[in-house]
Amino acid sequence: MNNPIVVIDSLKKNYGTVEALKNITFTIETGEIFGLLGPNGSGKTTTIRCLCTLGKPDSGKIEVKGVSALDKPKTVRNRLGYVAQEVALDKMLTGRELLELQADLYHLPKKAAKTRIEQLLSLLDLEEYSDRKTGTYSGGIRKRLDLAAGLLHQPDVLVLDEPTVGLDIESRFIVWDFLKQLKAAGTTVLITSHYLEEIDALADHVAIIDKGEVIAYGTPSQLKDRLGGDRVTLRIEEFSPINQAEKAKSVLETLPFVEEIIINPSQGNSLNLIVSTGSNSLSKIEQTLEQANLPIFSLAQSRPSLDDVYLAATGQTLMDAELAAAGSRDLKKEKKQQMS
Ligand SMILES: Nc1ncnc2c1ncn2[C@@H]1O[C@H](COP(=O)(O)OP(=O)(O)OP(=O)(O)O)[C@@H](O)[C@H]1O
Repeated sequence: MNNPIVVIDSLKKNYGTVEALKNITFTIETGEIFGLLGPNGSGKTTTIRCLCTLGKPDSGKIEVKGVSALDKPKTVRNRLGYVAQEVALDKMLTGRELLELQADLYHLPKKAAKTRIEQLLSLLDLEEYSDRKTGTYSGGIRKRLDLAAGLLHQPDVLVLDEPTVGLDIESRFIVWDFLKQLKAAGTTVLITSHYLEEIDALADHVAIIDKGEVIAYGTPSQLKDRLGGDRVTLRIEEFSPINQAEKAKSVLETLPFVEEIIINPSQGNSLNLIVSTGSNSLSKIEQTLEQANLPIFSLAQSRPSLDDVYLAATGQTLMDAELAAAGSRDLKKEKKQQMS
């Protein structure tokens, strides 16, 4: 690290008997987009609420530009812009009125606030909506207004909690583009997400957290390269009986290029294989299964993804971790709906 703007060291926090943060340590470089990735309930919101001085850790260190967030919360708060997951907007106010109110809360001088508001409305392409009541806004427009509000006082670090959750694809891309522009203009951005592709597309560095601990840290490429090998996903049937999956596993394990096989019960007992890079693995897998009289429903090879990083670190995919955390909520369906 050359020039860290945020230093978080050994953060711990309990809510009663729940250990929300067991040990969170990471640093954010000035001017980068930093991604905090983890399933629901892993501690992302608690971490950034502590950073933004909205919650106190039980122990640990938080510094922004060398200033302790615990000793000087006001100074730190001025350097941060926080955009929460759900912002309760006053539906009767127009977007412009809401920004004016927010500017007052930040004690911005009237003239400077007016210029800044116009600048942000233009930057976020919000001019045509600025005099409409926020109650009429779509999710994407509302999120752009939240971003404008978080940037009014020109913070050094913009902190965004799940900025694209629930947005359609087009609105997500607008937010992504805007964050890239912000970075180009020198603002540091901390973004939490449970969308792997979002972190992969945006983040310079990523910390993956799970159950209140950082389990992996690096650039997305470093994390993926560190894993090595290619990934093969195989389904014998759409939903294979476990004995069939076990049989496939035992015949495929004999192939010299196969490094590891995991059966994934939550994906219809699909087989996740790690194979040596460059091996002509798919045709050899097909041959081997044919000789063992096993059918193939689907077979695909890919480079490691951040999901593979998560799987390697925790033994389950991010989606499975979310399903476990959410109990009966149908997250797969929700995610599909959000992506469509
Ligand atoms: N106010 C609270 N009281 C009790 N437990 C809490 C409170 N806030 C969070 N928790 C618990 O602390 C853990 C971490 O929650 P946190 O909200 O930080 O996770 P998260 O990764 O941000 O998840 P999400 O994306 O769902 O917000 C979870 O087990 C959660 O249930």
